[in-house]
Amino acid sequence: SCNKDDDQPAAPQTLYERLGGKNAISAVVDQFIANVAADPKMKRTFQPLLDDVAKGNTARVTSLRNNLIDQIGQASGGPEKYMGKDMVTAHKGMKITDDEFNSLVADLVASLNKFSVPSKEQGELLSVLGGLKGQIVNQ
Ligand code: HEM
Repeated sequence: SCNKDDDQPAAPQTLYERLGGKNAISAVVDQFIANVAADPKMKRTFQPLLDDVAKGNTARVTSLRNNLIDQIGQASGGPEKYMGKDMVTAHKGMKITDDEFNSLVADLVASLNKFSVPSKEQGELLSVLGGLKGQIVNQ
């Protein structure tokens, strides 16, 4: 083409862009939290948070939600900056098992499926988050 704007290949889209940006990530996180709250395998570790919500205190779940949106946003190449605890500190003393970790990932996948996130993008996101497993399990 003679149009110089067409000479460059399109910039590759970041995972963040392919996921649909902050609004789409927020919707996935909200459904993910709903799945976790309803998952009997998450009861052991999330009971304190569920108790707060039952008492009408949503500050803790809101903070978790916003931290997850920032964490996924940052990890996928978006402008968000994760300001929460590091993963070891956030999960210290919980003694999270492999089985519990896998159940939480399944709750996330169910949310990604609900929003029809393609398997390529699911795989990329799970690979980033899966890399954190060693900091989360058995702490
Ligand atoms: C890749 C997997 C995971 C990621 C990315 C992740 C991320 C996070 C983040 C960002 C926080 C908030 C940290 C803060 O407050 O500063 C958090 C807290 C927490 N996580 Fe995880 N987590 C993962 C796996 C798990 C698993 C497998 C469990 C349990 C089975 C778990 C249970 C919790 C609990 C109970 C909290 C504290 C919630 C509260 O009461 O405020 N997490 N996690």
